[in-house]
Amino acid sequence: MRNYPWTHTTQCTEILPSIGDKLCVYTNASFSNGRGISIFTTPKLAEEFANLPAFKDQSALKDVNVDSGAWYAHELPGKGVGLLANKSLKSKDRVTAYTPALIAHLEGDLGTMEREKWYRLAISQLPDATQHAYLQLAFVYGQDIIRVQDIVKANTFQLHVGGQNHLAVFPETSRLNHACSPNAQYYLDPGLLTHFVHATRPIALDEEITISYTSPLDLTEVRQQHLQDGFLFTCTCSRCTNQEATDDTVETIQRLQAALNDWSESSHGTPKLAETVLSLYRREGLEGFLDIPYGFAALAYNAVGDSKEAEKFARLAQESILLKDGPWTPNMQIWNELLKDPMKHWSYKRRM
Ligand SMILES: C[S@@+](CC[C@H](N)C(=O)[O-])C[C@H]1O[C@@H](n2cnc3c(N)ncnc32)[C@H](O)[C@@H]1O
Repeated sequence: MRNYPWTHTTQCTEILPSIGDKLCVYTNASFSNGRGISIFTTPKLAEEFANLPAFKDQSALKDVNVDSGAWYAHELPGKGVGLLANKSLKSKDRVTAYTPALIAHLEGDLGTMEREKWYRLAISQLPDATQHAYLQLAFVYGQDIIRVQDIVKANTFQLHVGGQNHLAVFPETSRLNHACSPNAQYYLDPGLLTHFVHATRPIALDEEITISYTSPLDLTEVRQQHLQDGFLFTCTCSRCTNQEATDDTVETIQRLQAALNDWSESSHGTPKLAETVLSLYRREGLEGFLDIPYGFAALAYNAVGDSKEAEKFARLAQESILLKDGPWTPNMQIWNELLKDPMKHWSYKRRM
């Protein structure tokens, strides 16, 4: 087929000034065993998408877009639909792995109604089941005439492809509600166009599975503002309702991390301080973000010449990064370098 891998005639906007190119709707209705995918992007970026393993490698998505048996969707008081555990889950167990129904190039040129027209075309070209799943999702403003964009607003994750930020909506994954001490963590794989979610601590049968929509190390007011601006809700989780205690701990963590980051002669960074930070993360329920304190601990131990402990924490930091950022991220490389030979690492005996 001339237009391969796209299954529909490509329709495009005029050239948009801020992009210097047109945006077109590219649909592959048979993508991933008939789940389908629609991408609103430039012709050049569409070529990049078409060359990704998600399109090129038949087996790349073999365990993606399948029921993991880990979750079920259920209505929850005051939160709409959420995902609950279908069985007890261990830390690192996979919860979901799905590709998006819709991907859209980030732009500010189109008017709201014009953008809605293009997004609607993108959704209308998807197979019925995927269209239906998309159109059932939560929205923020509730106006029918901009429903498709409203769903993007409430459910979007950012996906970088070809150096460009795109908005992406993953229908099943979108049902995960927010918590400031989430029990799951996610990352996006740009090659597979897949959003992966894993448990970060044990989750009991029927317990809600949550991710964080905002930085859990921001002060409560900042987190609440972000959730209000982005999703129009007020968080009532225990960290938000215990604002004073939470903010005290966040400030302590920031202060101790600054000390651990200080590599001057007068630094107060020690392994004990790093262990304190680690215990504060755990106390706050931030198991999905332990790459940071594990990393500080690796460096703090290496700095006093304890290369065995440094290796242990560098490995733990890598395990955390695998759940939070994915295997290809530069942070993995940082710890690979320490693990290659801790005694030759810049941090070795730096604080002795
Ligand atoms: C990505 S959707 C999550 C799934 C959504 N509950 C549903 O019914 O499809 C985001 C929306 O869910 C709701 N939500 C998510 N987390 C929440 C929380 N912790 N408390 C209250 N509402 C929440 C908000 O309405 C938010 O705009």
